[in-house]
Amino acid sequence: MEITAETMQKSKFRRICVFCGSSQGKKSSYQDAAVDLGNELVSRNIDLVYGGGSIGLMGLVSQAVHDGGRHVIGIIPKTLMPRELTGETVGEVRAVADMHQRKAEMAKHSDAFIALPGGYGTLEELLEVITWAQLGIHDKPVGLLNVDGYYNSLLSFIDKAVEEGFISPTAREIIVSAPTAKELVKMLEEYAPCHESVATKLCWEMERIGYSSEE
Ligand SMILES: CC(C)=CCNc1ncnc2c1ncn2[C@@H]1O[C@H](COP(=O)(O)O)[C@@H](O)[C@H]1O
Repeated sequence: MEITAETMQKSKFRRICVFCGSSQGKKSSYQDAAVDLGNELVSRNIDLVYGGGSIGLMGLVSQAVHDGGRHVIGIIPKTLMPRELTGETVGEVRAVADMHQRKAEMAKHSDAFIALPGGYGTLEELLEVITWAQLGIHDKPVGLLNVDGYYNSLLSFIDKAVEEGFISPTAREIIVSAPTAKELVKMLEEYAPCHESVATKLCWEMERIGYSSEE
């Protein structure tokens, strides 16, 4: 889709952090979804925060946002910076000491989070920001782009955890999921947290380890 002044929409988000695979996945629908999400951010005037580099879906989403003229911030640990490891980062590169600091920085600079299909790294990043929302460390929306039902089994598992009494029904509502970028970003724009925060005082505890929300 060509993005013109007429098709440009307003958003309450300035920057969204995207977690996604450092691989491209086997189906072209995963790659198409990464590019669609990038274009959706551009059409809503939203900048991107991601893990840096050009490999896998990470490369596709960042290239789409960069090509669309929006700002891209890649937050990458110094060890992964050599180009032969993760490729060139488009836009702004911020070097951090380690993976913990990367996650804290990605969260700090974003107004919402979206996970595309991915592997262990993506799941870990996704589950961490959900846990932080549950604890009241942030109240930023978290979206799951469930491309071709990729995350159906994760969502079923989470429903099982609710059924078995390990996740409260209101905390289940933290995860917003949709099959397309357009639907997902719209739902995130409309999201209002309804879960009880476990302890807001944990905020400053997190500040101690480097996470604080950027106002
Ligand atoms: C040394 C080496 C093989 C580097 C290439 N691999 C990577 N480069 C950059 N970020 C990564 C890499 N692997 C995992 N990540 C982090 O974990 C997420 C993707 O992991 P995964 O592919 O879903 O599991 C990304 O959002 C990123 O933050």
